[in-house]
Amino acid sequence: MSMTTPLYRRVLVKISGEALMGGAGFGLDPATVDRIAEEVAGLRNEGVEVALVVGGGNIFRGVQVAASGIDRATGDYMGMLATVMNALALGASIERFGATARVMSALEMPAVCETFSRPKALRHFERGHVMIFAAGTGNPFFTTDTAAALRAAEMGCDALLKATNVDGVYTADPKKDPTAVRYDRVSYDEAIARDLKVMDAAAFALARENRIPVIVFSIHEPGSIKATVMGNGRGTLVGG
Ligand SMILES: Nc1ncnc2c1ncn2[C@@H]1O[C@H](COP(=O)(O)OP(=O)(O)OP(=O)(O)O)[C@@H](O)[C@H]1O
Ligand SMILES: O=c1ccn([C@@H]2O[C@H](COP(=O)(O)O)[C@@H](O)[C@H]2O)c(=O)[nH]1
Repeated sequence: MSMTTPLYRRVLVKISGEALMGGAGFGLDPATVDRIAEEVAGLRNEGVEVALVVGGGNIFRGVQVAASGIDRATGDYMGMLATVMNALALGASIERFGATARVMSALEMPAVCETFSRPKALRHFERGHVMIFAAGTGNPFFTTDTAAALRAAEMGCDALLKATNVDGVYTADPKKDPTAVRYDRVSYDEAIARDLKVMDAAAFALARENRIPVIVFSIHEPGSIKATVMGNGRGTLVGG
């Protein structure tokens, strides 16, 4: 255990699906999955309770599937299934790094993993397992960001950490607008009013309603998850 005390005791980390493909254009890059899993397993040694929600953008996104002629809801179910694959990969890797992990899916698939149940998830937490919540909210037309805010509220998490492809929240999408300026801190109200699309408005609204601080930071910077939990991170804080 390190000498500094973690800023947060129970966190929900939203892991970008897209980031899991590393340098490839699709799917999972084992080295990237292992790097993230090792960091998450390390948080358990700091006494931090960790839950993960993982996206599916490295495999399927409903809107993209819909563009190829499949109806949107079916595309969204495909996206949710993609998140289950990512969750299984992360869970297996976390266990290789010495922590125990339990995958719970919002869609029933008992041969594959447990179905989400809040009381059971809380019990797993108490026993020290890393929780991985798969299949988003279980409903089409939602995102894993909203699932992350929902599970963070249900599990009584102190913070929602969005580990993503950018190093914070900007005045506009920095990948599209080179003049975008990065915030160190921004209020929920401003993030929603300015439609800052780093997370969807439903996710920001749930976080605001439950007073859960959201920290947006780069998953590509090694050690960034731990640094954020310890309060030394370089992300943007979205709060009240
Ligand atoms: N105002 C903004 N500030 C920062 N990033 C923004 C903003 N608006 C849009 N973005 C984009 O949001 C992206 C992060 O959200 P996105 O939902 O696409 O990814 P994710 O949730 O990390 O991944 P996945 O959907 O694969 O799980 C960034 O890569 C960035 O390009
Ligand atoms: O509650 C949910 C969560 C996700 N989806 C679908 O899955 C994909 C992948 O999730 P990302 O948040 O984009 O990483 C998403 O595009 C949706 O199609 C969902 O339907 N419901």
